[in-house]
Amino acid sequence: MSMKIALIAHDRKKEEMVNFVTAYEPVFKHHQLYATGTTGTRIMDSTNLKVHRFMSGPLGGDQQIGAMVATNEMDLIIFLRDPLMAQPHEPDIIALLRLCDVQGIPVATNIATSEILVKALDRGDFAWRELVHKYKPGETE
Ligand SMILES: O=C(CO)COP(=O)(O)O
Repeated sequence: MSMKIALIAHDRKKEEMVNFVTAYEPVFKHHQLYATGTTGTRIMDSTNLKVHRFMSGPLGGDQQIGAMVATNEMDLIIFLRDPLMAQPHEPDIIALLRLCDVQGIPVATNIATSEILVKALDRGDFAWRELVHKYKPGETE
């Protein structure tokens, strides 16, 4: 089953994100991809993947992705954060991560965890999310 995956990277992590998504393009191409604005553009410029782009992070993109997490629609979040740079929208970032914990959504905030989760995704370890979608009122997929 196709999963909904959010890809987000802070500026100094964008190259790492592009390299990561390029390396796992054969896995990602089976899923529905979402991203904050600039991250999504960078990924689409470098791969053949189609990415639904939300607003840029500082303009509310994290919150838009958070809204999908709140309704339990997002299956996996890969968020390469910059731990060494203050972000103007830090409250939005914290809110997104909090909602992942509220719903129990797998979320990676660094490349090592990202690798492990994408390998798990490829192996079929996300099958339990199908049950979430199946029994969620209003969900059509
Ligand atoms: O700031 C971000 C996430 O907090 C990322 O936003 P962009 O992908 O638009 O740069």
